[in-house]
Amino acid sequence: LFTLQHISAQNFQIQPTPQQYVTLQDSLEIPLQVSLITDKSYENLPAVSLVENLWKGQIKENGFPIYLGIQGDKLVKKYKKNIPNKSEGYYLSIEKDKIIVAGADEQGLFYGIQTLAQLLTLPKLPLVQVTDYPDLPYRGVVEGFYGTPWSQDARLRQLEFYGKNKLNVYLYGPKDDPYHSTPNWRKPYPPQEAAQLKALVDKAKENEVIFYWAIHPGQDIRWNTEDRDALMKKFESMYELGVRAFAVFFDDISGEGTKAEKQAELLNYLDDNFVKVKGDVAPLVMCPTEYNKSWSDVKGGYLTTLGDKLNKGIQIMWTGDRVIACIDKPSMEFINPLLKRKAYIWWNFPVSDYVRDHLLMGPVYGNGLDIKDDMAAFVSNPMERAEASKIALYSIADYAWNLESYDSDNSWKRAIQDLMPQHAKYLETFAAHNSDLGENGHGFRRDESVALQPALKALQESYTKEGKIDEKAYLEVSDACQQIILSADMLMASKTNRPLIEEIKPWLIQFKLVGEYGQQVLQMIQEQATGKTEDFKETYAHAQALQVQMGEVDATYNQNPYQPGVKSGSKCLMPTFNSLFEASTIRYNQQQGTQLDTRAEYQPYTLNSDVSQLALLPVRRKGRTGAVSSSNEVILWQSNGQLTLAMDYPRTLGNIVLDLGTLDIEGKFVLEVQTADGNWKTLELKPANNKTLLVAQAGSEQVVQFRLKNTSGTLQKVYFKRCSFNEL
Ligand SMILES: CCCCCN1[C@H](CO)[C@@H](O)[C@@H](O)[C@@H]1CC(=O)NC
Repeated sequence: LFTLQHISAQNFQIQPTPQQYVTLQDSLEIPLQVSLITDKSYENLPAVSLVENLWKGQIKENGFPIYLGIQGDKLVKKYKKNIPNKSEGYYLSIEKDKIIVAGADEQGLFYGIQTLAQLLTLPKLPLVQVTDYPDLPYRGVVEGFYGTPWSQDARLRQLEFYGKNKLNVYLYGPKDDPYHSTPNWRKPYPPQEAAQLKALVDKAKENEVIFYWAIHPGQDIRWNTEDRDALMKKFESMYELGVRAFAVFFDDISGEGTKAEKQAELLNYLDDNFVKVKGDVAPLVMCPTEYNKSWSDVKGGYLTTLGDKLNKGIQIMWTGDRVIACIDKPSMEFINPLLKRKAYIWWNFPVSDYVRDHLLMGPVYGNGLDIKDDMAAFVSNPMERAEASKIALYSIADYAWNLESYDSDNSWKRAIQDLMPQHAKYLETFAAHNSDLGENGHGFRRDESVALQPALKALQESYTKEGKIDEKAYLEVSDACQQIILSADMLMASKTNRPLIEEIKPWLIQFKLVGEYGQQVLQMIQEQATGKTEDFKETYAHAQALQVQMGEVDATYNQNPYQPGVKSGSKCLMPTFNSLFEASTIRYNQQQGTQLDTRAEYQPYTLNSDVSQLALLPVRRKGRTGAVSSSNEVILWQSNGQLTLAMDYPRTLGNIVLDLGTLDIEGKFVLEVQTADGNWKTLELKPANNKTLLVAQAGSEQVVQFRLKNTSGTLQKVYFKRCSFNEL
């Protein structure tokens, strides 16, 4: 019999490997019929229901015996010394003639069976004894992001996933749920939402997950008994729905609600008059307003006030040194003394509500492996795409169960295998190139295209510097492009895990185009380097056609108001392909004396102006909105001077918004559009508010270009604060 101590949430390091194991004679055929030997009082335990689900309908009197017990039962008394005395710990023994699962507590028993369930995916059961337990007492997810809250189905699937991966906490706190936050936090949920929440509470219980309902009152809370009682009343209504764990979030607020003394007073009141009175409610969790080091002013006393005044049993959340940051020993050594308790980590990954055009599908790495005794909890704030978040959540479960044994890359591969067993290779290809966030305000970045980086770099350097092709790198990148196209196609057509495919479909479409674009660019450098000038022109045109398509995908899907669009391969693949596109076109132009446009980024809008200070302003397209970069100078706009915005083909525009920083512009400038039939018509410039903003409706006809002209007869000194428009 092999014995294993403290394995991981999903990976039992059995040497030899589990697969090799089952060829050895000392393994056990998976029993087709089992009989459950357990204390009568356990029949409704999630652990028992789990065994019944594993052997659907095959639980018989004289089946293979499975003993289920909890420390203290006489049934497992003789295994007393094997059961770890750590909460949620378990002892699992698979023997020739019986299986024993003994939990330190109810959750441990459940987890022992989850490990058994994992072993049941092997062809045979290894004869093994496992003694296991988690490093951290609370491990899980806070649904705390901005954006579309998860759907009911997505949440039900999440809770099942948490049970399988030994995550034991789910904090319900979607910022955009109006009953969680201002203004309706005081109101009870309407019947339909209430019923859905009750179903979630039940599902959580089945999976030994503590369902925390969080409230976010800080933006408009008044520090008086009326609001305090309103909060108590809301908690009471959630308690009636079955909620037995509560949180109060004071993050991302301003004003009165940010006062530490008041927050502490309210929390202590809830603790003393609700949590302690009920007796069956988990410890309160609170999220402070200063929830990360970069936002905290230690001398200001906010954190120390909470640390000093908050009842000791109340947990205090923390996101680390910055809003988005990995957690390490120094971070914990900073915060724990101030809070006078172990911080309850809220890790802002894989949340992407500040980089909504990117998917974060890469490995979970960067958190300390030496901080298991410094954290009260580790919960992840995920993406609004629930299924796509599971790659990261799987590894967070792995990490939080056993920090020291955590191996980021191995875990990432197993997470992908777990999500799509039939298409793991393809999903791994996709995930490897869709992992970085792109430039963002928090400065948080991730690795991307790690395995392909050396070849991309070698190819780019050899060609851009000497115009030579590094053959080895060329072949590697060429193969990678094939793999990208194959992976995208196979995943889009997948019959398994459709919820995941539906979520990431826009990115799969984009990913395939990236692969095809890469192929054309490779051909361009090959043709240019070997002087195949005839073919180059068509390959160049094909690459441009793919740029247009990528631009259209980016302007069509995921059009949220923050970071609209669909970015794929944005850290390594696209920059390399664009650089090779430009370099080969420049070389081609030099060789052939041609003037092919070398810009790789597809631009449907072109600015022309005879006002010198405007002529070179860049035009940006973000989703379906086009905008000329604003200028901070005073613009000397000569009489009859004009600014023109031309479309690559006729497009239907919505509003054209202008702001020249001065009032009564409408009397001095004229805005006209030229429609597809060639006619010009003047648009009415309407002041949008009592300031200098002007809006014009472009009308339903397709527009080829629009132009703003100084018709005042004299030079105008204006500011160029805004010139934007949107496509319908
Ligand atoms: C103004 C900065 C807001 C930072 C907000 N972070 C997340 C990242 O975008 C967002 O999901 C929001 O819920 C969360 C707030 C937070 O980190 N609380 C501990």
